[in-house]
Amino acid sequence: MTDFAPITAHNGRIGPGRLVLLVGPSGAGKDTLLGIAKATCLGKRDIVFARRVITREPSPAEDNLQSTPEAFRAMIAGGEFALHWQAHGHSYGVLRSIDNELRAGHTVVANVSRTVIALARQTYENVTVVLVTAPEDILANRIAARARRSDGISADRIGRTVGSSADADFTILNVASRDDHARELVEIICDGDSARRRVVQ
Ligand SMILES: Nc1ncnc2c1ncn2[C@@H]1O[C@H](COP(=O)(O)OP(=O)(O)OP(=O)(O)O)[C@@H](O)[C@H]1O
Ligand SMILES: O=P(O)(O)OC[C@H]1O[C@H](OP(=O)(O)O)[C@H](O)[C@@H]1O
Repeated sequence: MTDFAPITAHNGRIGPGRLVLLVGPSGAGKDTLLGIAKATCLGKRDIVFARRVITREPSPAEDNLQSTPEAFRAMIAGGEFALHWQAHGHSYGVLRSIDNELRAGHTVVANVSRTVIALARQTYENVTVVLVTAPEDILANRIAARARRSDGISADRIGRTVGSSADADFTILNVASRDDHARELVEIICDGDSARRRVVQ
């Protein structure tokens, strides 16, 4: 990561790099597709996959940094997050260092909450939102099969509705092969604006 840019945005939104935000309900497969896409993009120095700080333990499908609630609050107070949110009884944040990557013209890919889309669009010049989703029965089966200790009551996760699918530039209905859908995600990450607003399924 580079470290030459100021910490806060001054005149206007932060860019020119593209911020690709993966959003969608719990169990839809965001981390799964991100993991495959990250491996595919390995070696592309202009594409950065942001690690999240979360107040829960990491899981095999993701590469987050674990924090305590106290340390997380201190990081918010210190302005260390570009975006942060609460969900499922946990706190989540994407580090401010992504701003430098975007200023350097790189593409940054991050898994975030649907609740931060509006703020991200206000803060960043070039935002692409990718909704990863699946029907509720599939979400329920996947969350049950994943059996992640920190998931808590899975019905609460499935019942959580936030935002609208209209906020998304792309929708991946992740019901077929994960490799095929990850390829679609890589296309979106790499091709930028060439294919706007479509449903991939
Ligand atoms: N295309 C797919 N086909 C079958 N299973 C899948 C597919 N994509 C993901 N899964 C499985 O679904 C489960 C949930 O996926 P994952 O943890 O990536 O979801 P998520 O959207 O990141 O969820 P959360 O927001 O709760 O972290 C995992 O066990 C994963 O292996
Ligand atoms: O429902 P909304 O707010 O869109 O998403 C909230 C959060 O829920 C999931 O958390 P976890 O990784 O399963 O703990 C997502 O990764 C996201 O960060």
